[in-house]
Amino acid sequence: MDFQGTLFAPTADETTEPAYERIHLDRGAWVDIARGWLPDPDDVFATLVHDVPWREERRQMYDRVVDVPRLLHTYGQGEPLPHPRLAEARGRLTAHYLPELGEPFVTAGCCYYRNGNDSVAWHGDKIGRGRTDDTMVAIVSVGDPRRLALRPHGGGKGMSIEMGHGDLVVMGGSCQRTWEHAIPKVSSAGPRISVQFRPRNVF
Ligand SMILES: O=C(O)CCC(=O)C(=O)O
Ligand SMILES: [Fe+2]
Repeated sequence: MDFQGTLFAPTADETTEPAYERIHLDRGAWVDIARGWLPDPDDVFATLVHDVPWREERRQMYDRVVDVPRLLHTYGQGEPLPHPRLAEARGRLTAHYLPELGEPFVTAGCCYYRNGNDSVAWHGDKIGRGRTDDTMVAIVSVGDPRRLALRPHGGGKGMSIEMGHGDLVVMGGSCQRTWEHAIPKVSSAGPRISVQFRPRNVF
């Protein structure tokens, strides 16, 4: 079996998992950060820019529909992902978190922030089970760094995490219902794409 083990052993960069650093927020929420987590981020970024069928997001707000300044596309459960590193990433996340999460990551939501003016306002991912249950949302970021801001729902001291090229940030525990997150506008930034992996029925 030694022979087979050697034959099918993953290459060095795939065996060495980068460190995951957990930060406990209050109210049962936490975030994990793993810097430089995604291999080949340049290639992933270039492929996503060209191959994802991006569309503008429109959101119903009260009596009017407003544009949310960023481009979107979601790959649903079972749909092929646009880059093999993303399929691999979903598998790595499921393998790493399965003991704690108890289910796989299945969907991949993609967001394209074209410049510093693209953003997403304060929200929790609370459509679906995130409203009531502990869950996880794993974000892989490629392109220019942007700040993921976090604050307790209803007010209190917040924090923020700079998400760089190839970094992973996972929001877990009660984070979607007890905290809010946002990607604030900045005076200047180049393009950035985030891919959010979520379990079934979390949006
Ligand atoms: O772009 C990001 O990193 C976060 C996006 C996000 O929070 C969302 O789409 O729900
Ligand atoms: Fe979100």
